[in-house]
This record gives sequence, C-alpha cells and structure tokens, in this order.
Amino acid sequence: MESSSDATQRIARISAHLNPPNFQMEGNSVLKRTDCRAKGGAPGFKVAILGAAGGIGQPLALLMKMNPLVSVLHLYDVVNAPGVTADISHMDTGAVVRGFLGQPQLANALTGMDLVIIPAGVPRKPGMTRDDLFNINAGIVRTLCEGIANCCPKAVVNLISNPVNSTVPIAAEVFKKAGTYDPKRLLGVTMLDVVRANTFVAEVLGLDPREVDVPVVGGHAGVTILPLLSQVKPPSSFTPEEIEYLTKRIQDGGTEVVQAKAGAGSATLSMAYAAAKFADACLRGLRGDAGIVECSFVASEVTELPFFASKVRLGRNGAEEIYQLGPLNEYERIGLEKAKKELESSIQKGTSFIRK
Ligand SMILES: NC(=O)C1=CN([C@@H]2O[C@H](COP(=O)(O)OP(=O)(O)OC[C@H]3O[C@@H](n4cnc5c(N)ncnc54)[C@H](O)[C@@H]3O)[C@@H](O)[C@H]2O)C=CC1
Ligand SMILES: O=C([O-])CC(=O)C(=O)O
Repeated sequence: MESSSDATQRIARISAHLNPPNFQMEGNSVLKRTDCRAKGGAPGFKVAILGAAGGIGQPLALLMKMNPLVSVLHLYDVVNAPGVTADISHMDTGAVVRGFLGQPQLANALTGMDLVIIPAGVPRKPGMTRDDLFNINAGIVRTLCEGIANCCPKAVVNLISNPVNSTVPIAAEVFKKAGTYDPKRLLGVTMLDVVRANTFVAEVLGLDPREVDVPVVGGHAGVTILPLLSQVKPPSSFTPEEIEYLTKRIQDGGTEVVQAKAGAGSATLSMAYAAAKFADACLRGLRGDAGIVECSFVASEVTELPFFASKVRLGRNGAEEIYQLGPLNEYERIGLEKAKKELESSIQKGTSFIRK
C-alpha cells in the first residue's frame, strides 16, 4: 500500500520531470525530439501562425491543428506562445505543434514553412476606423514580412492584420525590397466579408448559408467592401430596400462586432473560422486540387489600382488566376467608384510607408 507521503513524492518527481511544462517550445526541451520514436514524416503542409496567442490566433491555431492537410504547425507570438502551444499540442490530431516566443525565435518559426498566416497586431476599439490601426500594425507587418523574405521567401502569405488595404501593399514593398516578391503568393484575407455576406443574404432569402455564394470585391474597410448582390448564387433578386440593408450590413459587419464587444476587441471567432476556411482553400490549391476559387485582396489588373479584392483561382503557386468583376448593375457601379477612391489612398499610404 502506498502511503500518502510516497504518493506526494511520486507526484513531485513526475512534476519535476515535466518542468518546464512547455516542452514543445523552441530551445526548451526536456524530452528531446531525438528521444521520440519518429513518425516517418507525415505528408502535409507546414503552416505558421504569427500572432498565434491573440484573439484570432488561438481559435485559428485550434482550427489549423484540426486540418488534415497540415503536418507541422508553428505558433509564434511575442507573448503567451508557450501556453497556447502546450494547450493545442495535446489535441490528438496529426499536425506536430511547435511554439516560438519573441523576435529571436522568429527565424526558426518561419524556416521551411509553406503557408504563413498573419493575424498579429492590435484590433479596433469602438469609435476607431481600421486605418487608425495603421501606426502600430504597419511596423509589425513590416518586421514579420522581413522575416518571411529571409526565411521562407516561397511561402504563401495570408495577411489578416488591419488595415488590410494598406498592410498588403506594405508586405509587397518589403518583399520587393528583399527581391523575393511574387504577387501570386501574397493574399490579403477578405474571407470574413464573404462569410458575413453569405450569412446575411441567406437570412434574407430564407436559405441555408452553405447554399449561398456572394462575391465581395474591392477591399476590406467600409465602402471598399463591395458585395456583388447581382451575382449571388443561387441567382436571386432583391428589392432596393434589401440591397441597401444588405450592402450596409456587410460593409459595417466589423463595426457591428466592435460595438457589441464594447472595448474588448473586434471579430475573433468568426475571423478565425474565415481564416481557416481561406487557409484550407490555399492548401488545397497548393496540393494541386482543381477549381479552388475564393475572394482575396491581391495585386491585380482588374481595375486601374495596383491591388484589388476579387475572385481568384488558388493553385500550386498561390493566386494563379484573377477573375474580372463580371457585369455590374448601376448600384454596384456607383459603389465601385466610391470603393476605388478610398482604396487608392489606403494603398498609397501602405506603399509609401516602406518607400519613404
Ligand atoms: N482581415 C480581417 O478580416 C480581420 C482582421 N482583423 C485584424 O487582425 C488583427 C488581430 O486581431 P486580434 O487577434 O483580435 O488581436 P489581439 O490583440 O487579440 O491579438 C493580436 C496578437 O498579435 C500579437 N502580436 C503583436 N505584435 C506582434 C509581433 N510583432 N509579432 C507577433 N505577434 C505580435 C499580440 O501579442 C497578440 O497576441 C487586428 O489587426 C485586427 O484588426 C480582425 C478581424 C478581421
Ligand atoms: O472590424 C474590425 O476592426 C475587424 C475586421 O476587420 C472585421 O471584423 O471585419
């Protein structure tokens, strides 16, 4: 019979062995990887999330750990990466999870990655625009993209950090400066606008959102978010009141969440869902699946602007084909002009942040 003091000592011994508990962290290994029996290299893609301990990063890490196309998942943040990594690494799904904390570990977080997803940066509070985040997030995106250019220049990048209309041009300039720019591999994530549009349109039509597909083009802020309701699938007609209500609700979807959260941040859960859906589409494209088409903010010749969100076909090299907008009605043509005006200055602001 084990006495209670024996049991206490045994537990203390086990605890000492597990200390530090975050054995998956870089340079912090108790059980060395060489001590483990090798799995023989599971097929799949290597994915890094930068900003993995944040409101979006955590549920996104959970969803990517559940994705069977992911074999290795790197979780990088400047805070709390050990806790998130330890937690996610206990999930009994295929991907091997490793954590990386702070700038000195950025290079190891990025080396060898096929896809890098960036939700790093500050979110809005009520009363702020996405552009109000520029001063802080521009510098964060620049540093992270410099790391990508150095360590995994061929990776596909999914950029979530706001203001997307400016951070994508920033990333492009960083990559150009480093001589690694491949416009097909830089994708601004506007999927949440599509997810919202599908949801709100389905509500109005009395359909299941999974049956609805709404193209959303332009950019990712206010009037630059342009849902093309004339191109909804299944083909549907809307009254002028429905068009006004839906367009405004889709454009203000982010603000609706910011106000409801009342100072506690912006959309995180629906964004993690949208980012995971978009990342999965990118991975299926990288695998060579045919016919993967999603909306994204990319380098584009669809309008006179250097970047624009529209439907893109995702393939082995990223955004391999960018689709034209298709026929627009009068309401959408007016919306497009407004969107382009605002987009032009946001793009310019991002570009000159690096060129100055
Ligand atoms: N594209 C889109 O549709 C959407 C974009 N966003 C944007 O995503 C960004 C993140 O939002 P949340 O996750 O809610 O914010 P959050 O504040 O909860 O998390 C951000 C994370 O980034 C980390 N971080 C800060 N500087 C970093 C650096 N230099 N390197 C790595 N990590 C760093 C923070 O430590 C934190 O863990 C915001 O800019 C937000 O506006 C949010 C919703 C939708
Ligand atoms: O509104 C925000 O600040 C976050 C965001 O981009 C969105 O929810 O669409």
